[in-house]
Amino acid sequence: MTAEIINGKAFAEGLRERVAAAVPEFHSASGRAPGLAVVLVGEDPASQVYVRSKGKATVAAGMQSIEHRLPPSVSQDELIALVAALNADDMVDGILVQLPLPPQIDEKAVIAAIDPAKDVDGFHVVNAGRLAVGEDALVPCTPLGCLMLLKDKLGDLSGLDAVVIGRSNIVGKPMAQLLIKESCTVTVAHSRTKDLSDVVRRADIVVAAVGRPEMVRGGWIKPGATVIDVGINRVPSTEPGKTRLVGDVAYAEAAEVAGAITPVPGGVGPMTIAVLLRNTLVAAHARLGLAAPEGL
Ligand SMILES: Nc1nc2c(c(=O)[nH]1)N[C@@H](CN(C=O)c1ccc(C(=O)N[C@@H](CCC(=O)O)C(=O)O)cc1)CN2
Repeated sequence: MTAEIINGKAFAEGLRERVAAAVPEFHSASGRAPGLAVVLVGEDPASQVYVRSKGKATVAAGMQSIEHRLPPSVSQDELIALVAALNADDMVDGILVQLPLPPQIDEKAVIAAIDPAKDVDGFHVVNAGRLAVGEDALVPCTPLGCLMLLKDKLGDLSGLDAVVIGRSNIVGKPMAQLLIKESCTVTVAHSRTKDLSDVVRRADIVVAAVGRPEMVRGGWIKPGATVIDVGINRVPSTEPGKTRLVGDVAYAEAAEVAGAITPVPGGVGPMTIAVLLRNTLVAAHARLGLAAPEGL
């Protein structure tokens, strides 16, 4: 079997267009554009690229982008004071603090300082709790993007066996919650899971989010399964001095067995920013007591 390639880049472009198409209605109702504030601390090269892309995508969708760049030496109190100012700013509907943060800053304390109504990353415990009990929540962008790709490919997910490899608060745990909500039978596997290959082999849906290059082998995949690869790992390329991106799944092997698979790059990655725009528009509507736009 050769798997169908799930084109996350194309799906993400469509979502971004749908968000952009819904912005004018919000503008008419509120007299302003939805606003997204992104805070970057330090000079991590990858984070700089992601923050620049977020700003560009926000503007392209007709929203207001507010960018704050803080030096790597900034204190936790200074960062939390900025978050408090953004919480109080009525023009700001979404707040995102780009991760990772420098070591002197406690990520949890910063996330806890964000108003849950503006937490477009969906990382605040209030949003994590709401998701866990099945209430309306702002949901982390990457797992929500994975779910959108799965539903687009498979339709109804109920009754399917899903394995999520990785138990991070940002991807693994919310992914499991979303799949439970879709009535999947969900196993969360991690570094201590015994016989991981056997666990994966039982799954109709495999979501790999461990951050270990090509750890999931083709022989672990059940024939016809749908494989969602969240990993973005930079490894040395065969050309000296160059690197290339690989996922957490050995793509060529897995594509021989799976029914459908996301590539890296061009699979899950582009969904993260598209869903961020979607969450910002949803948060903007909710803050004004407006119903969320349909089809997002
Ligand atoms: N506050 C947050 N910090 C971080 C998040 C997040 O969701 N919120 N996620 C990641 C980084 N990230 C967005 O911030 C992100 C990662 C990857 C991509 C993407 O489009 N990847 C491309 C490949 C890009 C490349 O060539 O390097 C792909 O997979 O096709 C977008 C956004 C950590 N921090």
